[in-house]
Amino acid sequence: MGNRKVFDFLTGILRIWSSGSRAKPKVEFIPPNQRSDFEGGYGGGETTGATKSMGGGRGGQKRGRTQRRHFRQSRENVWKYGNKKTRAEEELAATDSSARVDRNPSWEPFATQNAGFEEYYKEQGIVPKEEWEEFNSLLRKPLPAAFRINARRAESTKLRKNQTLERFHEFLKQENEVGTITRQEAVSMVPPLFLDVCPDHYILDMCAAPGSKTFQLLEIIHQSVKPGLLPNGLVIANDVDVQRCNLLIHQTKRMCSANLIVTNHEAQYFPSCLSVMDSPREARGELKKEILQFDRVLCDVPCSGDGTLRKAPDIWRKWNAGMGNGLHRLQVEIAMRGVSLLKLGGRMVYSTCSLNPVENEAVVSEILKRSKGSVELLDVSSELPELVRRPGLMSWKVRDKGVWLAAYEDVPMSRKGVIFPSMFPCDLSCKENDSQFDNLEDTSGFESSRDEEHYSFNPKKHPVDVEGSEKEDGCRDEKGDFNETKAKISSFPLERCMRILPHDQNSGAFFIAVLQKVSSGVDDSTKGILSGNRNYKGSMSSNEGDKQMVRPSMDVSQDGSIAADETGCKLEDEMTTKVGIEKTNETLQNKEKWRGIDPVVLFRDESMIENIRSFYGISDSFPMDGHLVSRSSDANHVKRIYYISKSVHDVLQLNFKVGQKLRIASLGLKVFERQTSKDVSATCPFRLSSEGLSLLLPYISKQILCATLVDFRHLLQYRTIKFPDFVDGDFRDKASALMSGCCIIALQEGHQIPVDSSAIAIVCWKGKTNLSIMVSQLDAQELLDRLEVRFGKQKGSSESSMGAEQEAVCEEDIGEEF
Ligand SMILES: C[S@@+](CC[C@H](N)C(=O)[O-])C[C@H]1O[C@@H](n2cnc3c(N)ncnc32)[C@H](O)[C@@H]1O
Repeated sequence: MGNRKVFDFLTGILRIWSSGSRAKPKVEFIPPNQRSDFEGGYGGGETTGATKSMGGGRGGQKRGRTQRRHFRQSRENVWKYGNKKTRAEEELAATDSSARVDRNPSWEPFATQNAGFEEYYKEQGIVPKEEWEEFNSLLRKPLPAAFRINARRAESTKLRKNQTLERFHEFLKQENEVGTITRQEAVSMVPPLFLDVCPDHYILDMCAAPGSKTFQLLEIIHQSVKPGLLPNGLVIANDVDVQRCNLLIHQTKRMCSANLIVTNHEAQYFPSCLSVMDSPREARGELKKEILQFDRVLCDVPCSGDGTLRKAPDIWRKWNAGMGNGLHRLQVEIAMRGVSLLKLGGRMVYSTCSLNPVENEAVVSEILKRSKGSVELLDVSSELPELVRRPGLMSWKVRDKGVWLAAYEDVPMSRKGVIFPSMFPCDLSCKENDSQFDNLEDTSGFESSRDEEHYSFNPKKHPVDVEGSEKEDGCRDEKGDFNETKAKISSFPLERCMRILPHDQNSGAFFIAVLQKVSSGVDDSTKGILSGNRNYKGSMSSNEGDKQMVRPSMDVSQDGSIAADETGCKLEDEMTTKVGIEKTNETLQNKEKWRGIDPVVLFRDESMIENIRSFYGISDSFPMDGHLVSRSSDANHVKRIYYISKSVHDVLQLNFKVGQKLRIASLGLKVFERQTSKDVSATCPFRLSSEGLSLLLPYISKQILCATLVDFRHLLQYRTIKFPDFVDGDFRDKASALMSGCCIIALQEGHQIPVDSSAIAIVCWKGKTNLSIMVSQLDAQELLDRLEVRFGKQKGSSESSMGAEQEAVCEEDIGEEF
């Protein structure tokens, strides 16, 4: 495949080739360790630049950099210290002057060989033999940079029209900062596209950090609703890692969405929220049931990440077959939990950035087996036809301690604690209950593939049990000895899975399977678990678990509703009878449960809400009641107020009813912050937050002014301007007549108020004699740069609305947009 500058096999993906001989665009290739966009394994996912809304946010940049630094530091710098020497080599070099220790901190080549990797994937038949060289050599080439354009933002149309690559790099960086474009590996954008998302959907992103796919999902649910309105759906983005959750929160802030909840759970134990109300007002004798289930579930699980070798070349050195084996069990558990949280008819995408069938087809096979027909693996070959993909494997083997295993029967007793039946293809001989994960040793650590001590493998012991296998080879053990055992062929239609290979479209590798829940009664990997019970060892098979599930424990929430404390969706769907109520002291429970997490409290201070509404002239058509939350139970000390969509509100209410099972790290969109100014003349104690501006703008009629481009630029440059110093006389008068306190200055053609949500606007402070911006210096500079990129220096034709003085003062400021 030749080099191309722009690659858009998916609508909305702009891709810039950084490798290639001709017409190299001005986009520098950033070594992977210096980027924050590594995805894969435990450190997976892309990140993008700092999170800021147009007007910037105080301290936002600082926080972002710290988080990104932390993220980077957790990864080894293989570029800087490529071919890293062992301690012994270092010592030798230090004593032997003839030995050269290259301390050059600049780029060095690094190891891109791993015999085990090559042997493994050749044996698995991951690519046809004749393609191996092409596949293998491309894995050693840097990955082209890719960006996704956010169709929701007005700037995105201009992006496509932009004919010049001049200052392109700067331009991309800035647009990335504000969320117009997102740097993300092209193949990583594919799983959300197969989710077939609508704005009304409730979506669960089970392993979401650092949030590139969450961002994409938010884009999709927001893009088809009118500006200023919110979609009916929501995204719950979950990740187990607190620090990565923070990164996720930071990344998704750029989307400025009120339809997002970020939770912090082990995905395999993601809590059920089921409330059963026995209210006389309801139909007599019937229970009103509310349950949190999802139309769409994205299960982008932790994986070995060998599909990201091109951007994370340190994997070459670390890779061994044990990595995939060690993650299989967790992947199945997470996926099964995802299935159980899926609505009937709902879609789930299971994806990894790994090539390994043990992490991919084997997991999908186990989902199908355990769900006993209630989940279907969809044939999506007609969806996204531009995407080149390979069918899933029907047959594979497991490698453990340097030995190839074709069937579970080959596994010696001593290894049955780490190698499970579910890792092998499931043919018609598979028994239902042969994948027992409970009471097994923890295998999550990566292990060496060299240790053969557990095996005295007899290849003749297990005859070929499948006819018609396409594989010509049998298995070879570590010593290269040939054994004739052939892998089974799966009885599930795993060819419907998709494997994206790097050499098909010069990308990274990805695996995707699209599943649909076609009937209820799905078995749940976490059955028997009380929600949030982290001590439970997930059982994949116990029928005992089923029986236990029929008797969920119930607790009573403060408002008297009943919370069923269970997780099985089978039970949830089938439960029609009343269950005994045990009273519990829920407040005490919750204090214990979510220690360290601020409570989520509905902000219902009516006089304060009225004060805010009247100070900013917020239209009654903007609903506030039930949409404002804080993270402080002390109403007098609320520092920040967040806006939540109705969908988020509904989930929150349900969460209250069930005893706050959801560990909510963040939710909604910050709209108001308690102002810290000592200016006592300010009558409203809450200022507007930059993040929430785009939502509120169309509804605000007071404390808002439109400035000319020149005055707007001056404000950003000088930060504080005395009223007489404004160029536009009309603006000068109106600004000095504002009430003291927070105000908004916007740029909009025609200067009409209210302005629309796409207008550029910043939060300012009106003092006695001047106007100051409430935007950090860095953010102000970035906004100035953006204005320059956006409006350029060319003379426009529609500058009339900006006022005559502007022309005289600053001719180059005339922008095409006005
Ligand atoms: C491949 S990354 C996800 C990338 C993400 N979907 C994106 O597009 O940015 C896998 C994530 O799973 C998280 N993770 C690992 N174990 C988990 C578990 N048991 N429950 C939830 N998340 C988990 C990791 O912290 C990591 O952020």
